[in-house]
Amino acid sequence: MNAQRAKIAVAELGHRYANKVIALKNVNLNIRSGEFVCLLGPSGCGKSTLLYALAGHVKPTGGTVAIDGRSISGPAPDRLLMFQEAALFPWMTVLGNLKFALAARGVPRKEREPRAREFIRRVHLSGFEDTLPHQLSGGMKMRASLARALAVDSAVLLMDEPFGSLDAQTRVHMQELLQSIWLRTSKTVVFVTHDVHEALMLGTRVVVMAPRPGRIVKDLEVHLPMPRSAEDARLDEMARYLRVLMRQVETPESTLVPSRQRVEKETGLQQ
Ligand SMILES: Nc1ncnc2c1ncn2[C@@H]1O[C@H](COP(=O)(O)OP(=O)(O)OP(=O)(O)O)[C@@H](O)[C@H]1O
Repeated sequence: MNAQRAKIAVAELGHRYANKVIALKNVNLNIRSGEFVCLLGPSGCGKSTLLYALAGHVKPTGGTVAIDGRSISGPAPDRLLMFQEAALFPWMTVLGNLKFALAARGVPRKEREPRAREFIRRVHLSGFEDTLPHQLSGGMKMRASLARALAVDSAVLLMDEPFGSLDAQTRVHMQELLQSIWLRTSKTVVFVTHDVHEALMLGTRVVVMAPRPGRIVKDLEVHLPMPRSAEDARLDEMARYLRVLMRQVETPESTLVPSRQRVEKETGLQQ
């Protein structure tokens, strides 16, 4: 796909933090409108840095990010960043949190409440409109956060391991919920995860990154129908492939150094 037709076009992106860590190097990525792209990779490979550069919160030291063909220069309402923490205002009810976000986006006063209630319903939190965040479970807080993200209706959702802190069962429910809502909207999603299975259950595309320096090593289209089944043999096969790739990028030395040299290096002994 060429960059002009991409919803998100990342060209030769590089980022070097003040401590000289090269978090991103020569990253090129074009994302079509409506794609669900999972950024997968071990800790420290630059997934969050790339996501924050797309959000406009990190100003890259090289290259460009364009949305709809226009270079970005900072955060804007067309992109919404969502984190692992639900980040709800603790003194506001669920409804209050959504209405506040809608007000901040300039939604007219009389539209705020019906829209907030509609999205609370979509994430199955009806009945908890007047509840304060501390009275909700972790999964419910995340659903409220998802409702808020969807209600403000940004064209691009940028999600940084949003379900990383949830227990396994709640995580599966959240994945199903996000996917069912995504299937009904035309949102473009970029979703950061460490988890191969999560990436394959959700992504129309899985982009694998490697560390030191942070870069893209594989861009895999996932042509499996949705909703996906964890038992699908093709998904299993892709998961095996991606796990091997992940192991390789986590320990690049071990794949590059011949075994005898590796033994010598690890034991300090000459054979
Ligand atoms: N604010 C910062 N200042 C200096 N170095 C940073 C900063 N943020 C990240 N880094 C470094 O940049 C590299 C990429 O970090 P980043 O958080 O983007 O990776 P990641 O793949 O998202 O990791 P994780 O999965 O652990 O969140 C790492 O080496 C990290 O230590």
